[in-house]
Amino acid sequence: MGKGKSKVVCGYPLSIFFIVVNEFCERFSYYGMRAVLVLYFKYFLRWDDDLATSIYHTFVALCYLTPILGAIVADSWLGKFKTIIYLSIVYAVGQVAMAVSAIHDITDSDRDGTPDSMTFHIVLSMVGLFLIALGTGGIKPCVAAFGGDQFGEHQDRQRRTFFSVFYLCINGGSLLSTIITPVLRAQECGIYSKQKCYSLAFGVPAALMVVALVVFIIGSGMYYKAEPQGNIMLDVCKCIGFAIKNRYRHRSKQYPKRQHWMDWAEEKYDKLLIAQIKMVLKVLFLYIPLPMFWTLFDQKGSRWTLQATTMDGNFGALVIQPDQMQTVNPILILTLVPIMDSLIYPLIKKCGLNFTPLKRMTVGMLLAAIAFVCAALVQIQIDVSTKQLLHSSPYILSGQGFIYFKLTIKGKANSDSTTVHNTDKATFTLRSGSQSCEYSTNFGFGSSYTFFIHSTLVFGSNCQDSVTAVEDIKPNSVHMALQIPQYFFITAGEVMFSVTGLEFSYSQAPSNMKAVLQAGWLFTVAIGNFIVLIVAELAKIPKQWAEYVLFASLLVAVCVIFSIMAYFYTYIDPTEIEAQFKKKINEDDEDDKSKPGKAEVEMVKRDSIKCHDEYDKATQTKM
Ligand SMILES: CC(C)C[C@H](N)C(=O)N1CCC[C@H]1C(=O)O
Repeated sequence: MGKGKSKVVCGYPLSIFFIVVNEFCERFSYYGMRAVLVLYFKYFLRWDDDLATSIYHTFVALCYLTPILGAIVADSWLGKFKTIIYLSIVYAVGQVAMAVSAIHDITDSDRDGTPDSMTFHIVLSMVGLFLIALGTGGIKPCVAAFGGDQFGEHQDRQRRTFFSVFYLCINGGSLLSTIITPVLRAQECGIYSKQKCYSLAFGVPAALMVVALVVFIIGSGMYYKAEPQGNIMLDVCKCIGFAIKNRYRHRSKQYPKRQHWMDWAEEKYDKLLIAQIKMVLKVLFLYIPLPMFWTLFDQKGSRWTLQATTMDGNFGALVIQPDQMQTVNPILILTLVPIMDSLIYPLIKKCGLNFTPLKRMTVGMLLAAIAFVCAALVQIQIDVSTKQLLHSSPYILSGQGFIYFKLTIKGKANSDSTTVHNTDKATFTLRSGSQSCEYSTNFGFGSSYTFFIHSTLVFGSNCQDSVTAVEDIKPNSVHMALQIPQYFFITAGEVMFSVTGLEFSYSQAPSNMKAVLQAGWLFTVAIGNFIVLIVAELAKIPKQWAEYVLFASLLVAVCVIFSIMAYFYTYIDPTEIEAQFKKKINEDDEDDKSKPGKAEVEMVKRDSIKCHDEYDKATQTKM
């Protein structure tokens, strides 16, 4: 049985259907908007690459920092349900603000197709992004924890499946939106003049966020809504502060040691609260090495995409752009999560191996390290086949009656005069006044040519004989398909690390701090992002393959540390511990009523010993 008033379908509370659909729409909204954001900065707001990149990464990092705020509000004040509703409204307003900020007609009073007051568009879009960061980050830990809350005590298996489906929805939504919003952006729209349609590319994610909110509200009557238990975070901070102060005051050897430094708060604070803080601190301590995983993971969008630009994306009927390779990650998630859950994990269990969550996370980290070794091997291949400069054309041919122009081949068809985006045949028109002639040739992906046009060219005749194409840079010869193994390993790693981590954070959190621990988990993603930013600034390793190997080695080192920490971690059942504490407190209350006047100090001591016993009994399983 689930915990809410929800019907149960195939052992699952129906209420979680609304939660996973909400997550799907929300992730569509978030990743869809993110997919076109840098281009919006660059082409609509006319920012340079550096400013666009910095603001983009700051926004992403903010989205993974605000979960702390959302979690505190949810666990201490509003509860998860209300927090999700209120912050979803903030989020939707932010998305609408983005869509409106991208309507160039609003300030285009001279109707020339460009906004007249860029300040208006910049301010509105920054306000929009701030609201989105607050909304998406704020609700993220709450939605996952709220989903977990819907399951009863004996529904561990169902809850694990829920977190897998939840992850599938994240990636289903993001995959769909990263395909759709760039298409919407490429449309032309406008009242007075036609421009690239950023307003539509932001408008559809805004609409999806409204759908997410509506779906969540529809499920309202079915949810189990745990009530927040007062300002828990303030209590936690005060309790930790008191324990530290009290320990310091009793630092002399004459005072007997206590089992845990948090036990120094026993004189003033509830033992249940102390036990709950111990649970949270143990998990947070375990999180310390985790950002390194995300540091490697997040380089898909930077280093790996740059690597793809030096590769051949011609897949026959399909020409894949370097940044499109990133969609391999959500596609693989959609295939690997069901395979892991229904095949690999049960098989491992059948072999008699106890593949605990922390072991899974450790293996996930190792797989990510292997992914970077694969990336290094691909890089070595690229370096070996590195394009050599075949000619210094101008010097060889200058003064011989030629005019020349240079051309670089990037991908996809475009009529630009000096950059051709195609690997097939391209046709150029040479014009002089009203006269013209055409020249066509085949190009390879990533190649560069210098075209020499004979000064004897006669328009009207065939250009073909009057143009000489000289290959300066060879086409990319290493195929983008070679990146698939690295994507496979990083995604398999993500499934083991991230899906498990999400569930682990929920199952090991005390009931009143579920969202807080989810936020702690998301905080590791934020730190990972920051490390990428710092490394991008500082890394001065000349060989890219060596940098990949360095990251792989760092993750292996961190993984060893994590596995040692994990070995000493004992799994707990917070519900059981909390129930025992509550039972004992009730018993003591009864005792106190029957035996008034007992010495208080003695009682505190006895309680403390009992509580330790209960805590120890409930924390038995190792890594
Ligand atoms: C980058 C992909 C589109 C999404 C990724 N596989 C993923 O699910 N996540 C990356 C950070 C955590 C998680 C998410 O919640 O978005």
